[in-house]
Amino acid sequence: MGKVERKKWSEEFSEWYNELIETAGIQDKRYPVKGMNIWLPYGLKIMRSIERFIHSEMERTGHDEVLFPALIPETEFQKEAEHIAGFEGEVFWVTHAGHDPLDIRLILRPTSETAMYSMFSLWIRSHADLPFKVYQIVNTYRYETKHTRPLIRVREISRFFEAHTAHDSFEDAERQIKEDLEIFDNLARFLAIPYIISKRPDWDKFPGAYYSLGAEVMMPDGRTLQIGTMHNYRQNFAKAYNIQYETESGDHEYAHQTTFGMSERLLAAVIAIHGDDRGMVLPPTIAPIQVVIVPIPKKDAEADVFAYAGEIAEELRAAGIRVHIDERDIRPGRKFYDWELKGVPLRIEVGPRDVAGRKAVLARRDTLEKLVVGREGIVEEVRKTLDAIHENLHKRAEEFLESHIKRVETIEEAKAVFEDRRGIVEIPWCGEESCGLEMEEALDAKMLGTPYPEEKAKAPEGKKCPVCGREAKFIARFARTY
Ligand SMILES: Nc1ncnc2c1ncn2[C@@H]1O[C@H](COS(=O)(=O)NC(=O)[C@@H](N)CS)[C@@H](O)[C@H]1O
Ligand SMILES: [Zn+2]
Repeated sequence: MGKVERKKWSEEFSEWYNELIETAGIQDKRYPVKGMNIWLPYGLKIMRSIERFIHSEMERTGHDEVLFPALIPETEFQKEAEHIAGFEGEVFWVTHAGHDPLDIRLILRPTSETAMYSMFSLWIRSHADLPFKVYQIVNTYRYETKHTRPLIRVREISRFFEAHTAHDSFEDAERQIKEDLEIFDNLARFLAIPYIISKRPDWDKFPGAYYSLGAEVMMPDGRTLQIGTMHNYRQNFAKAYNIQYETESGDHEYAHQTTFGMSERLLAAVIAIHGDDRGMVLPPTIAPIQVVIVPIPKKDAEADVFAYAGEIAEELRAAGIRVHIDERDIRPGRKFYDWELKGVPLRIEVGPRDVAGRKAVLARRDTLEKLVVGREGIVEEVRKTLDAIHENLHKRAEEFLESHIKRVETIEEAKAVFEDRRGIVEIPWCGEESCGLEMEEALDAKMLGTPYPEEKAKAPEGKKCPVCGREAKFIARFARTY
């Protein structure tokens, strides 16, 4: 059994995804506020594994965890012009408490720049306080008016990761952005998720940023999902919030700042990219159950498959593997269905013949292949197979992403790509905003930006901008997005 059927996953992805969020026990969407869902135990366990990895990367790179209030006074929110312009249509307001109207209206944080930066102004006094690196994983609120979708576009972003840093120079802020990219790369590998990094065009950067980088993944329907962003703010916010420090030579400078943001979209990407028609397929790194053992008793056979299953479970647990034995009194086929839906990466089936022969059957969730292994070396076999599953998930996703990136030279070719399978189009561009916007219009797609780092963004010699005919300086990426 090789290729797994991925018809529904690929042809009716949206329906497949919405169903799976409920049936696999990730979230309950019936909460009576639009765009706000309830984390169910199984889904939350998976999200917690992702968060634990982020916390460990923050620890490794010297970020301190903080926790800010969720409410921000309008006076604080109003300080950075571009940021306000970008967010005022997206914030939820709190105007009353009890029977009393509030003298200063409050907003629910859409992200925490305007909550944090007046405090940064108090905390950061000297160059010795830099680089200053804090983060938090909190809920943030955005009045999304486009179609909301669980984990992907929600109004309460309940697992919003935001790192905020301050530096004594543009160069050190750039070093921070490089570190963010490294952290992101480690996380993407942990999730077996391939991605591309693009530098956003000026008209689509984060409100108040000098530039923004976006990390995009390819979803099964050929649209991209932005699952992370890194922003260099230069001194824009420091000037608005008076974040100054005393330099070694005694004068005062505004700090340079960066931010790095991700959310529960990371889990949406894992569910979408690795899934198949039977449901989720979880990378072993974040699977709450890595191995499910299904004992298959036969009425007349006296072999005690339950005791045998228990022994194997004990040995695997002792080796640090997350194991569950499904002892429910239902047909094995029903058990297989449930655990395949929940994406358990590896199943072990043990029947009387396996007990007698001191064997076990391993069933891989990613390829549905089965292999018989000896009882003695089972821990090593399981470990090896879990690693092979992780590798295979990453490789399969990589091939999918690669096959959805197409380099073209004309608008017509680009349109044909989108007609065929959507995906990402790379096309020469002169760098003028008007030409970029015209291509977005013509392709009915968003410009993700130019490849990052810069050296990958240059157009090959002699290429022309398909809009104005001038020499193309860059390669620009376009895609239908979430
Ligand atoms: N409505 C939403 N639902 C789920 N995730 C979202 C939503 N809006 C943004 N995100 C995720 O949150 C990440 C950070 O958001 S952001 O606006 O791009 N950047 C910031 O807010 C910066 N202050 C960095 S923390 C995005 O990359 C995206 O993956
Ligand atoms: Zn042009």
